[in-house]
Amino acid sequence: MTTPPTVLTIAGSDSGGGAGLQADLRTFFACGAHGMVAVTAVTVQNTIGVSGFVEIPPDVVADQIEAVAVDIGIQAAKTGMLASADIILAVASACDRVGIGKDGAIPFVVDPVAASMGGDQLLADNALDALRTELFARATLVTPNLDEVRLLTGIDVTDVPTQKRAAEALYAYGPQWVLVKGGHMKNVDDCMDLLYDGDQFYELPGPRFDTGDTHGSGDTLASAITSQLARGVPMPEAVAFGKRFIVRSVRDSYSLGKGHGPVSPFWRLSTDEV
Ligand SMILES: Nc1ncnc2c1ncn2[C@@H]1O[C@H](COP(=O)(O)OP(=O)(O)O)[C@@H](O)[C@H]1O
Ligand SMILES: Cc1ncc(COP(=O)(O)O)c(N)n1
Repeated sequence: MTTPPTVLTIAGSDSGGGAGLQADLRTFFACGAHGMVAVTAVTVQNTIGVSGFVEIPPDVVADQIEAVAVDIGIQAAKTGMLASADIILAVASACDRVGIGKDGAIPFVVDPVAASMGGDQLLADNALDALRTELFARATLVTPNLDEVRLLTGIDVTDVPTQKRAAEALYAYGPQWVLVKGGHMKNVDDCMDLLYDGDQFYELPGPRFDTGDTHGSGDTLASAITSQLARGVPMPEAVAFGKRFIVRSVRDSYSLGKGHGPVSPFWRLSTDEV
């Protein structure tokens, strides 16, 4: 059998299995990629919220990245929860050593996870600067939601013009592409994500499903995009694929526990064959 593309997530564990590295891995697999993990933190989490987490020592995070790079090889990488400035610094220098990032050969998707969908903090307050200066400058693509946009730029996105202004402000931090996700714009009927390359805006419209079961939606979108970049698909097509992928995954989300259920990439695997 042909070896599938190899993709790495640098992310935290969600004990409830809805978001974090668990969402990333199942999306990679559903997209036909071989998923690998550099764990950054272990959260104590269920569908109701995050009650705590421990951080993995920064050098162990960096060692995980290097271990898979030297043996298996990495065709694209993404970040999720990074927890602290020290972990961000360790990730940035490991990425430089193995060639991850826009100046190396390996596409790098930075999902600037700051909090869970319930509002529990997943990134230290003093880590925002490191995220902007160390990771945005290395990113092939950054994928903030509107809360992260507000934290990173101070811009309150309420409509398409402010979404465009936010994309321009984020682009100034040095990524090659910016995707400002519109899922949190609850005052509109659709979910429009906006892609920007410093020159052109690409609007990615999509339906808004009336559900609270969207746990892991950002992770799933970024992982689907990363799996395409690993195959050498150009960014606009990779993001369009990711958008189609997340629409189907939100449509098939399921309820779980007493809080927010996860989106499901399993639609892509449905077959009667054993
Ligand atoms: N209720 C929904 N219906 C359809 N798509 C959604 C819904 N909520 C979020 N999405 C899509 O899921 C992706 C992630 O959304 P968003 O909520 O903005 O980010 P995050 O999950 O990081 O908070 C985006 O493509 C967004 O448009
Ligand atoms: C370990 C981990 N990583 C990321 C998220 C964000 O996902 P969401 O916004 O759906 O809560 C999370 N809750 N936990």
